[in-house]
Amino acid sequence: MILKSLVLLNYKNFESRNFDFDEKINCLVGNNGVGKTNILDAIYHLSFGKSYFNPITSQNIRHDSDFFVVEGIYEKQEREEKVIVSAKRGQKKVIKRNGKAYDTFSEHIGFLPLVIISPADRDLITEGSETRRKFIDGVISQSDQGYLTTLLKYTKAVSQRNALLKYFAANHTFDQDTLAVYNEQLHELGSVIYAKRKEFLAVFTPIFLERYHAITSGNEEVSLTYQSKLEHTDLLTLLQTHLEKDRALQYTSVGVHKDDLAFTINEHPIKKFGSQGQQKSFLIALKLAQFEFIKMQSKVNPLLLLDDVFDKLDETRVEHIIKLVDDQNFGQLFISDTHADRTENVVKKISQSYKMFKLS
Ligand SMILES: Nc1ncnc2c1ncn2[C@@H]1O[C@H](COP(=O)(O)OP(=O)(O)OP(=O)(O)O)[C@@H](O)[C@H]1O
Repeated sequence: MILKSLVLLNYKNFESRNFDFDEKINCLVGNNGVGKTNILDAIYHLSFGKSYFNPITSQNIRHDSDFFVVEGIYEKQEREEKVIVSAKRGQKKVIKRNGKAYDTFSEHIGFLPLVIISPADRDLITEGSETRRKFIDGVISQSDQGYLTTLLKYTKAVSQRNALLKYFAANHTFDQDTLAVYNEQLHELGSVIYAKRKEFLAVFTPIFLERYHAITSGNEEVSLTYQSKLEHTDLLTLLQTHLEKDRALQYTSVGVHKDDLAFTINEHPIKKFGSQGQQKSFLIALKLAQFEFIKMQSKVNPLLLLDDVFDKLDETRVEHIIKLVDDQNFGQLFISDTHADRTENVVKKISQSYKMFKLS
C-alpha cells in the first residue's frame, strides 16, 4: 500500500499544501516547529480518523480557521483509494472513502494500516495501564474488525453497569437481576477479549524480543507480561466477589478494562530502571514488532512513520534500526528529522528511491 499524494487545508500550521510522495522513502526535514510532525499526524489522521498527538479535534484546525481537510490518494492492491478527513468547528468529523462517508469510524480502522514511532510513545512506559491496553487493542484492531466491535460493546456494557451502580447508590436500592444481565454481558465479551489478547501476545512477544535484541546486540534481558485477573478466575466469578467493592465505589473495579502489560529490563520495571536509550530501544522494538504483526495478519505492508526517531540514539543503534526496517521489507517510509544530512546518509543505505522535503 502506498500513499501517493497528500493535500492539507488549514491543518495545524499548514494553510494549503500538496505533497507527491515517493513510493519508498520520504524524508521531512527542517528546523523545530516547521510542521514535520504535523504532516505525519495528518497521515495518521487518514488511517485512524484522529490525531496521534492531540485528541481535541478543534485544536488540529489551523488557528483562525473554521475547518480542516486532509486528503490522501492511496494505491492499495492495485486500486486507487481516495480518503478524506474533514472537521468543522462545532461539528462532527467526517471520513469519506471514495466519496462515501462512513457511518462509524471503526469501520475504517485497519483499512489503511499504519505504524508510527514517535517520542510520544514514551507514554507507554510512563503513563498508566490504559495507555498500554490501548496499544494492545490498537494493534489487534488493525487486523481484526471483530475484536474492535467486541471491545466497543464491552466498553458500553461497563459504562451501563457503572451507571446502574450509581443509580443504586443514589436511590438506596439494589436489583440483582438487572445487574446480572450486565455481569453476563461483561463475562461473555470480556472472555473473548482476554482470549484474543493472550493469543496476540503469544505471537507478538517473541517478535518483540527478537527486534529488541537486534537493536541492542543482546546484552539485556527484557520482558513483556500480560497481567489480567482473568488468568486464574472467570469474569463472572470475579464480578460476584467484587460486588460489595463495586457498590461502594460505584463503578466496575474488575474486568479486562483493568488489564495491564508489564515491561521489565533485567527483571526490574523499565520505567524505573531503564536508561533513556534503553527505554527508547524498547519502544522502537515494540513498534517494529507491531509493524511485523500487522503485516503478517493483514498481508499488507503498513505505512511506517518515524518521527524524530534518530535523536538521542547512538549511531550503531540507528544503523541497527534502519537495517531492521530494511530487513522487514517495509512498504513506504516517512521520516521526520531536523538533520537533513543525517537522514539522507541513513536512507541512501537502504534505498535509491527517496524524496527529501525541505520544510521552512
Ligand atoms: N492548530 C494549529 N494552528 C496553527 N499552528 C499550529 C496548530 N497546532 C500546531 N501548530 C504549530 O505547528 C508547529 C509544530 O509543528 P510540528 O510539531 O509538526 O513541528 P516539527 O517540525 O515536527 O518540530 P520538531 O522538530 O520540534 O519536532 C508549531 O509551530 C505550532 O505552533
